[in-house]
Amino acid sequence: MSYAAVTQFCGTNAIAKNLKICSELIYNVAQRGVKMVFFPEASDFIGINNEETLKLTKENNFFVDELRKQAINNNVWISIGVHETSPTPKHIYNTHLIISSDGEIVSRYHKLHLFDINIKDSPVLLESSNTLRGDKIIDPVESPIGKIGMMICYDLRFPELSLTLRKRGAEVLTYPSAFTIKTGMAHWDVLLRARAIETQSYVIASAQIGQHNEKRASFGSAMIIDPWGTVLARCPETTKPTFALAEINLNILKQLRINMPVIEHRRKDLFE
Ligand SMILES: O=C(O)CNC(=O)[C@H](CS)NC(=O)CCC(=O)C(=O)O
Repeated sequence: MSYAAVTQFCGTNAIAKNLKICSELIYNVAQRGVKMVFFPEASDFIGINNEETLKLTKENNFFVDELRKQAINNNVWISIGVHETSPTPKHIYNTHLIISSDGEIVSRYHKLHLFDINIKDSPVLLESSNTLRGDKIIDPVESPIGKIGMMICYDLRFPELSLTLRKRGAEVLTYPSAFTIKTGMAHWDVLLRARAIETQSYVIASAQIGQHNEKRASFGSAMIIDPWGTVLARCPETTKPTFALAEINLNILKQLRINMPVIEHRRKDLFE
């Protein structure tokens, strides 16, 4: 039996403080025999503005190295969202890393879909103003809990991506996130459960929660969903760092995919 932990916390622009939160969560879940722990998008920091995000991305030379040590010390795999420098000096990458229990970065994904929106009663966000989008789908990664399909946050709205990962063998879809309050209230649960049901995969969605700074707040509600669409575990409604655990049972997944082979029923003759 393999257990996974999904986490939720309120990140700020204080990298060392966010690191301490992540380290304590790693220790706590490892004590419970968890094989892999999932952290939110932008776990290294949430910047106050584009300038600060660029500056912190360039300065930060310890966050990921320290997590790699924690992975070894606690014998646990880690999925985490961080910022990385990109080929263009004014833009960063919104990155999702998977770190093995040997401390190796076994996979790296750059967010494909950028969140450029202007909706009523919600802050205007223009992610493309400081972020370079990725241009590659990353093949699912072997891990102790199954084959992981890597995505980030807003990617959740593009089912082509999760379906492609499923066709390439994904068993667990991951969405490290920092959803806005307004879109989270309306869409978060529905989209996550839909992605689990239509791909017949586990979905693990870690989440930032609470007020990060004067301008930014996140919805939270980090959760683990099974391939039937049942929410197995959900972090509580608090801005304190929390985690929730669930068993990832690939036998259940395999049986469901045999009994209800939706992938084979797709009208490939009609759709591309
Ligand atoms: O800015 C950072 O450092 C971290 N990145 C984020 O928080 C990103 C881009 S602003 N947020 C989302 O994608 C929210 C998506 C969302 O809320 C939705 O799809 O409804």
